[in-house]
Amino acid sequence: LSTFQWPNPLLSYADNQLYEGPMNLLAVGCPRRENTTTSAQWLRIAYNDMSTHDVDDGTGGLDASIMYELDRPQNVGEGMVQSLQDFNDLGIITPFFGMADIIALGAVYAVVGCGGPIVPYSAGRVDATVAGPATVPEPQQNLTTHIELFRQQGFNETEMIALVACGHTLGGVRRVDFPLIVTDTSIDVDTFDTTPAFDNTIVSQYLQNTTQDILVVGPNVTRSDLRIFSSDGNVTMQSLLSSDTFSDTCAALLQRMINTVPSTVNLTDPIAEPFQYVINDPLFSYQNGTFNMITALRVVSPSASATVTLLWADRQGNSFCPSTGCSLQSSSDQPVFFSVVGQVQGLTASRYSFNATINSTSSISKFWFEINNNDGSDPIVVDNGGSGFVIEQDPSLTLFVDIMRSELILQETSVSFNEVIKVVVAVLGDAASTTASMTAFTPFSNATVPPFTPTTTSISLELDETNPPEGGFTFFTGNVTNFGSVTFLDITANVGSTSFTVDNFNLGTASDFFPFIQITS
Ligand code: HEM
Repeated sequence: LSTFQWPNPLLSYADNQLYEGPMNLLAVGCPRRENTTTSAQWLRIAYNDMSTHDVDDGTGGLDASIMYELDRPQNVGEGMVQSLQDFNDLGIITPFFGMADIIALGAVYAVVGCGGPIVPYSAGRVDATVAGPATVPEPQQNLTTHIELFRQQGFNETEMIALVACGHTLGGVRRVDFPLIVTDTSIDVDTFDTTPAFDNTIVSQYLQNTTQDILVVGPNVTRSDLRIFSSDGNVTMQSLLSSDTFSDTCAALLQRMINTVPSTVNLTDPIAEPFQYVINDPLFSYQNGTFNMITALRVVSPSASATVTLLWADRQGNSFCPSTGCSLQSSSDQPVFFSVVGQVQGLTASRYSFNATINSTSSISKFWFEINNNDGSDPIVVDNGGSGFVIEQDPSLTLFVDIMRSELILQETSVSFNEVIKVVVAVLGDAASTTASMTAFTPFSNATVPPFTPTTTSISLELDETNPPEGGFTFFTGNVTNFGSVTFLDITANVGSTSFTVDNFNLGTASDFFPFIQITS
């Protein structure tokens, strides 16, 4: 398995969405939706969004510009809007992982969820803010036009044939949207082949002349699949009769498809398997001369007898161990529920949790782990490639969301209940010369139709009366009222003329650790 160098917020978020994310629930088992499948809709939107790419000038590609292109005939279909609605409702957009990354992730889940191969996933796409060119192929266009459109997208003729087969193994053509193609009024969605699965039935039925693909056997002008599939005398289609070849070819082409992005965009290395070890970003609280640090380590395929120890070095970076200790065994371990992507790889994992008490004077400069399999073998040291997981005093212990002082508050009256997150921010500095502010990121768009774009709002931070200054820290507080919808915070503190910032603090994850307060009136 591959190793992960912390910190890398984009890569760890991508791993998390791929192996533990909520998208799994919508894709696992290839669920049906209105005579097609959710997966078919997700795969089609990924292709249509990518279709704006132009290899000649490096513009366009999978950039979520589809959100601004839905009024075009080439993008008709309820599946487009439904897919974007799915992605918006998941609430997984972050300041660094936008709709384009989610459309690409949707394609990966779509394929594997319907029994297809794992398409290695990379993140880092950039969302467009305007429409791209109208370059999605349409069924009534001739072969020459299609060859040229695929060339512009970066695919040669053989690749075009295979990519269309890989796409049209899922779903079909909707009569309401294409009444001139689907003329049989008893059919809502005319599926391309007889199986909803991601398999090569589309190929075998075409070669056996038993295909029901309406873009092969339908009205002459719109037989685009026939023109494409037969364009090389069926040589490519013959090769795809081997299900291994079909699977490998589709995985490679679909990976290229979702990685087709403007030339200015840099994607992460592909994630083909979960990282062997990933940590939960450490969270802190300060009280009575001690820091509490909460973190966790996910271990893929741990030994059943394994025990995991957290160790840390003090502020000076040496091994001076205060009487309060500098190592700790995990307080609990939980099996990780892997998504279908991890399950088909036959992998399991556990997450080992830690809540360390750290003397605030000697403090902490880095931490690492030891995994002891308790079988006589040497412990495995997980130290982030040798450097340890480094905690910089500034900003990590100068400005942080204090997770024990923050609160999840449920206010209940006889007629309503209201949930509020009280965020408490600790700043190393005296109250007289310190100010703080934060902005909150909400992934959910209130729009009823695309484009769905996230919003940010400013939330003022005031001196917290209930948490008076202590140990050099001043505490500020602000309320997040739209509970559950704010997922990330950017926080700034000014101490005298020095400015500290914490960007992309994951409030969604951290608030799981906030004390829960119920107020009934
Ligand atoms: C010349 C190229 C292509 C043409 C003309 C074409 C045309 C179409 C049309 C007209 C539909 C029906 C859409 C609807 O009724 O909602 C469709 C569906 C679909 N297409 Fe294509 N397509 C092409 C290439 C591709 C490629 C390369 C992929 C992906 C790799 C793809 C994936 C899909 C999928 C998954 C569906 C089913 C959608 C659903 O059931 O909701 N298509 N295509």
